[in-house]
Amino acid sequence: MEVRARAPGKIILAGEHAVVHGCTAVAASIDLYTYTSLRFPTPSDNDDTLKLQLKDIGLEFSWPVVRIKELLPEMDSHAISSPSSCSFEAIKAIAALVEEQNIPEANIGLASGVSAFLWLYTSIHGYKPAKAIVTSELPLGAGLGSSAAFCVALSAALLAVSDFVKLEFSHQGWQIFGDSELELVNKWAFEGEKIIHGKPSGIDNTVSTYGNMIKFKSGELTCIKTNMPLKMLITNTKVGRNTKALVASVSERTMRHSNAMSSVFNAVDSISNELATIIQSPVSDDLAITEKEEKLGELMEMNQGLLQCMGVSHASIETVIRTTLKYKLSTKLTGAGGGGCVLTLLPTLLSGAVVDKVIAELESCGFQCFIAGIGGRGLEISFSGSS
Ligand SMILES: Nc1ncnc2c1ncn2[C@@H]1O[C@H](COP(=O)(O)OP(=O)(O)OP(=O)(O)O)[C@@H](O)[C@H]1O
Ligand SMILES: C[C@@](O)(CCO)CC(=O)[O-]
Ligand SMILES: [Mg+2]
Repeated sequence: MEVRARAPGKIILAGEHAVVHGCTAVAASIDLYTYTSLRFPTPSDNDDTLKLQLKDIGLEFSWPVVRIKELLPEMDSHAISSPSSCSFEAIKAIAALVEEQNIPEANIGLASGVSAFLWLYTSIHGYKPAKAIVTSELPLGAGLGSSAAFCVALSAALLAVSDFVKLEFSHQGWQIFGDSELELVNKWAFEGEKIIHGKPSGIDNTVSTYGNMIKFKSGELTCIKTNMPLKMLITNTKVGRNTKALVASVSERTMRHSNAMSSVFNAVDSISNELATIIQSPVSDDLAITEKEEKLGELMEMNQGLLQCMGVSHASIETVIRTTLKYKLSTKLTGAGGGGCVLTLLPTLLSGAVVDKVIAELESCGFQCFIAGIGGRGLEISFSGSS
């Protein structure tokens, strides 16, 4: 039997970083997914290993189950329903298991993802042999929530074969979890994100689990309903960065300048709330849409200015901003910043010829542009083979 889960990436329209400090942010899922499949050997396969294959990267890791048992303490199976954080001892044991795999230096950023895999696998599924295969349509470590999509898809596939979830194994095609199961997936994925991000707000795993467009503050989500046709150009600057380090750098700046930074965070909170209100209010005609788009563009520019104050912009991001400004288009970074992906609002009445010109100019700088569907489905599960 094989179980597959897919979880979407996301864009943050407003509020990244400030959301880690208790402020409001607005995010939407995008139609680019991370897929995890789990296959279990039969006794005749005589295979007592846990394998993780990262297909697009061309890497495979493998641990004898006895080696994992030797280093990691056995989990209490009741703990599945109440996700727990990885203890200091478990972190150390997992670090040793990851180190034994000799991850190539060029891919060393994957170590945190592999650690999250080991924690989620052993916590939810125990010490049984299996092969997990992961593929992703998302650029890794580029601000589109690849770490959260990975944790959500993995937690979901593991929970789908646990006793805590009742699903129809014979059902063909993608199916969705019920509310309580989604909540459990989201909580486990958050624990995985902690291993990768250090101090995540939970917005990325929440929007990946539930999909749609959400407003998020202090762990609470509100679904945003909109009939506004929102189109964003996503530009990947291809400058590598790491969310954990960027989140930590904002926290350090907050400790050095607590009053100034709290004003910055409050301003972001107001921007996110205003942006959510604009997106949610009904649109009647083209003029109304254009007026709203102008306000949204202005709020994105203001948010970008405040992200620069937090120290998470980058020369490559500034180049995208300058380039799109020539066409009177508004741009802000999305996700943790420091490089990665940038959003440019494409107004409804903007001609296709102008969009093509902007893309050509950005791509001539070595960036990669694409337009993704916004606010679609969240996590989904499918089964194949006999049980
Ligand atoms: N498909 C995947 N397979 C294995 N590890 C992954 C995968 N996707 C993400 N990761 C892990 O997550 C890390 C990237 O996470 P990071 O939070 O820095 O970026 P992001 O999630 O893409 O961006 P943001 O957090 O700003 O939205 C990778 O270095 C890797 O450790
Ligand atoms: C930078 C950040 O705000 C968003 C990353 O997509 C981190 C988080 O909320 O966990
Ligand atoms: Mg991330």
